[in-house]
Amino acid sequence: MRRTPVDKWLPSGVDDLEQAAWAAVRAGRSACVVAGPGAGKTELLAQRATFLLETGQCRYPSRILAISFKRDAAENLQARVGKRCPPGLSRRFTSVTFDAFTKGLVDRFASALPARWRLPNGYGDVSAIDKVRVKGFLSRHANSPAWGRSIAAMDPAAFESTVLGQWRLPVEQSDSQNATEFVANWWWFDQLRGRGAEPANLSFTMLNRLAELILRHNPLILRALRQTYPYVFIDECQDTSFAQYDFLLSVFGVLGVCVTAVGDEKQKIMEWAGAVPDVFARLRKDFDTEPIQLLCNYRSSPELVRIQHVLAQALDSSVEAAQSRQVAAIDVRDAAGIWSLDSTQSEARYVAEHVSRDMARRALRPRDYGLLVRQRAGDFEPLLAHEFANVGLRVRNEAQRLGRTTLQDLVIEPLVALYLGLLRLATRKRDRDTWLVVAETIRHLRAHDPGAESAGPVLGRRLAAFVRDLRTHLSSTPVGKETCELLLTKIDEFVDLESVAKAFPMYRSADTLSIVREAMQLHLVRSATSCLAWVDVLDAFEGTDCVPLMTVHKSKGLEFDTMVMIGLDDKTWWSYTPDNPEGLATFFVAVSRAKQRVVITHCSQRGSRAQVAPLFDLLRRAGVPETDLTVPALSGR
Ligand SMILES: Nc1ncnc2c1ncn2[C@@H]1O[C@H](COP(=O)(O)OP(=O)(O)OP(=O)(O)O)[C@@H](O)[C@H]1O
Repeated sequence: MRRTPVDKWLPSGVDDLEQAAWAAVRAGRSACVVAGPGAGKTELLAQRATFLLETGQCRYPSRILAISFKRDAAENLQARVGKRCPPGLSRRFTSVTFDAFTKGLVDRFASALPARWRLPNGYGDVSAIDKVRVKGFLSRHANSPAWGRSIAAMDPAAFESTVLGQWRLPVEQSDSQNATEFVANWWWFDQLRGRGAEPANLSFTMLNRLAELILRHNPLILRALRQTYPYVFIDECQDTSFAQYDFLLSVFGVLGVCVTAVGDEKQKIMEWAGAVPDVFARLRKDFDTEPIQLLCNYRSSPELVRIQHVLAQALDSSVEAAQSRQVAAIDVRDAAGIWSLDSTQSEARYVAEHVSRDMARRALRPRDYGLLVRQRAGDFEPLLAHEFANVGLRVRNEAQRLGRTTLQDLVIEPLVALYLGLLRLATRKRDRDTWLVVAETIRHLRAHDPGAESAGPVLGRRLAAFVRDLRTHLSSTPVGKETCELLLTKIDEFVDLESVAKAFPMYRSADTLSIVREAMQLHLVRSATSCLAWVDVLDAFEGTDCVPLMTVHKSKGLEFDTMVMIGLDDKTWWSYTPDNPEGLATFFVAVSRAKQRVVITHCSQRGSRAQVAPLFDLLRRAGVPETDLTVPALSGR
């Protein structure tokens, strides 16, 4: 493939980049890009990957490793790079979550662990460490003569992130030098050795520590990894945990690896889960990163950027105002508002009626709206779904659990994209774009199967024959639970799940693939309820005509024309306290998801507004008007 000279390279998919973004894309050394919401941080990583691959700075066969914290962020970045550069190059871009990456290392190289840390019976389902269990464990050791008092003072909630997360596993057994080492040693002993013939009981933090140890203990594996990935990206670096930071430092904190980190301190909403407090300063010191600041906002209208700035200043008084690069599509007076209602039912009804009218007036789609809640989206779902149904719209709780995953995580899975693509091809004709994507994925799968035919024309004919077969099958099969299961089994046989596991790094550990396959079946069966035609089942599966409902945490990285935050009150925001910036950061994340309009509802039936008064004060200071809809005539009763 011909290389593009560095001075001739231009970004693709966007018209231009702001000047500082150009510097970050072309940077010849590690850089830390700090920028507010909508500044194009994710886009910048996609452009930098394209630049490095197209200009040959990242030389074949080296690859770029992009680490994100959430599955959807990792998939989003992979997809953006896929759109920006040709497949031959984008295949050398690996976008994974931190957890998947470290777990993958343990799964591949567990036998290279030092004897003391081996996993003779493997490990069971990976789950977060239960605080109650930690409490019991700490109290059992609180009578230790040497460290008892320090152990008794430990916070069980921070045990996993700060005690286990900060402790590098020693290669050899050694005496504990302090309370942290003492309890960490015992915890590991209990989970690894104290379980007899049972598999070890590990969390992702513990897998991270094992992965770090494998690499530190095996210089050949470490060298191979660094040679494979001379470029490492870290998205949303403000959410990096202690263990993750230490892993990065141990593995990639050397000359020869160029790290590009992007993030926004003001969107830091994972501190409760153990995010490193001063990650930007640490990166600067440990990785010698060049600091780069972006000042544009490509997402939100000028009025919304102005409002966001008032909130941003409350988080960081020195923050510079961003410049909106988005055109306002609605009257500035409608850009933001607080709606005050008296009952949850009138709230749901008013929001539903507003969305329905606005959608018709502005020719928008259901997915242009986002209904955000602080937490427990399932509690809000029934009433919202009911009132939206009354205006002919469907609400979908994106956070709903499907087996061992959630809907939001499921729908961005490459396996789901492949199955859905095949089903779409079987239900509609001449869908060239879907054909190209499916054909490329099948080609990629067959390339990992030594026994399979991978020549283009043969593959194309086989795919076409399978799609024809699937079409005949669908036209003669009624929609139902058993037929959904049968349909997926038919596709399993064609796709060959074994080659999926080989071709996609994220499916290398067997349980990931089975989690996705199981959830896909559950969701297909659920989508088939009350549908008569397969095409409607697929629409319901994708949720194309549904208004998404999710928690603020799950909305990170997403954007909507209109963001409606349901319920700003003391009950919904019970964990908010004015002295903890995380609550304000969460609020800031929600507000900054909107491109054109922000609506915040307060319902007196749900809760008062004493504790959350500072958030209302900020909105007032930003000039966001409040409308009292408790008057019957206004709330449409
Ligand atoms: N240079 C650009 N030109 C035009 N549009 C852009 C550019 N960069 C980003 N965008 C668009 O702006 C929006 C926000 O970009 P992106 O998601 O990369 O921002 P972000 O900084 O990662 O946001 P956040 O931190 O708020 O999630 C997206 O719709 C993206 O397509």
